[in-house]
Amino acid sequence: MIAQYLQQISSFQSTIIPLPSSKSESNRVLIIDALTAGENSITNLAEARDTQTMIRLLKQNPAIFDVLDAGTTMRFLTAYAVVTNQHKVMTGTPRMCERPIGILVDALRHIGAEIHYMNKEGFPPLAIHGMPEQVNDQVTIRGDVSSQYISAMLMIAPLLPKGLEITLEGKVGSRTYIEMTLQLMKQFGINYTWEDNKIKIPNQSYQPTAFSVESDWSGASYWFSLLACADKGELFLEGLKENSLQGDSAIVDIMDRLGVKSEFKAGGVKLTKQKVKGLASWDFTHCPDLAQTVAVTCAIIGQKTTLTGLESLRIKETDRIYALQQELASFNAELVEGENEAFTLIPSVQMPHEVRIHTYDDHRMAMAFMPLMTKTNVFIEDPEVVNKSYPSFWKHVALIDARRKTQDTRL
Ligand SMILES: O=C(O)C1=C[C@@H](OP(=O)(O)O)[C@@H](O)[C@H](O)C1
Ligand SMILES: C=C(OP(=O)(O)O)C(=O)O
Repeated sequence: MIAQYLQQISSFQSTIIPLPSSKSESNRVLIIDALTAGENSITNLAEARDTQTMIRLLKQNPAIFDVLDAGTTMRFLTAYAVVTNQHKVMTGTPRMCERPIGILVDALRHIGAEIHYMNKEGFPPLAIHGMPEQVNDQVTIRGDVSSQYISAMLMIAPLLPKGLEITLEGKVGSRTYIEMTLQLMKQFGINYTWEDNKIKIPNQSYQPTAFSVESDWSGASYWFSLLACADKGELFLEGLKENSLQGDSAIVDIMDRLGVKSEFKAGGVKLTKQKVKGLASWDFTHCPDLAQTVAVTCAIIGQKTTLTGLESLRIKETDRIYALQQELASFNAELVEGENEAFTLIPSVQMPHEVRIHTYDDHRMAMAFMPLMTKTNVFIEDPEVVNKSYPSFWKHVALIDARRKTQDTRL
């Protein structure tokens, strides 16, 4: 088993981290670009495998769209194949074929798509046979499983001859991602209304636009966490903006309570250490990808806390609640399920001399546990798992190490 070895380092000098671009923004603008009847100018697309897979599939247009383990690529391309009236097989890794897609398929069938399940009802692989005609211009979609179904429907809506009115049903999770989709569509010239739980998009054309993808706030969260856990250090995260389309910029507020001060400067954000104010609880309903980062940070720095809004974590790259519980236990921390879907994070009472982290085919498991290196020696299994969203992650971790070696030599 290949593992990334991280030798303990409790403090580091000021380091610049050249963050990767957002895969969520990238995968949206790629779909919008493919649906625009004209030339867009899109720069800074993500190096993430999820985005590179989207680029390759759109360019080569094979009969089988194998998205590997990319959720957005699966959901967005499914709707794209329908609105462009193509015949496609949609498939992915074995885990992707366990991640539900029935809500999106039902919504697409309701407006006139012909889609068949090739294996298990409600899950990929799918056989898509296009959409001969639009039969409905209103659809109701439940919002508590994945916002990606809603984003997928929104992006194709302007191309539908009758337009589309989407009614969001029940609790809506990951709302910030729906907002990101709509704000991006607006930047590409689309008019819409969103009143109460109804989003209305008339038939219209995407307008050719120049767009540059922002750095990835989800990827940035691991560096906030590293600094929160370190005794001393300073980081500059490149390419982040104060007014971001990404809901994971909530990490600024969370980490303000966990000992990291953020200052927005030209070209990025400067992180410095400050006194821990305390985090009694946090609701991750609208920023689920931050849950692992925050759980691990609290476990390391001794912050007992309550985490809510974790329901969607069970159907992501792995069951992230189970994976967190297992790996937190390896350094004597706990994530205990209580009533009303609230989880109590009980921090580590004793840090072992060495910790080995399993990553469960989940990039965020590998990256979230990296800050353990501030307290002990760490082995992270299957380190290449980070390629899904952040291929240069270990190279960036080495930037911290390189500084330390320079410092050590001088001592
Ligand atoms: O639309 C997006 O870009 C995403 C939405 C979220 O998924 P859910 O809507 O399934 O929570 C998030 O977890 C995922 O990493 C990216
Ligand atoms: C859940 C994630 O991605 P996706 O759902 O797009 O596979 C993620 O990146 O954490």
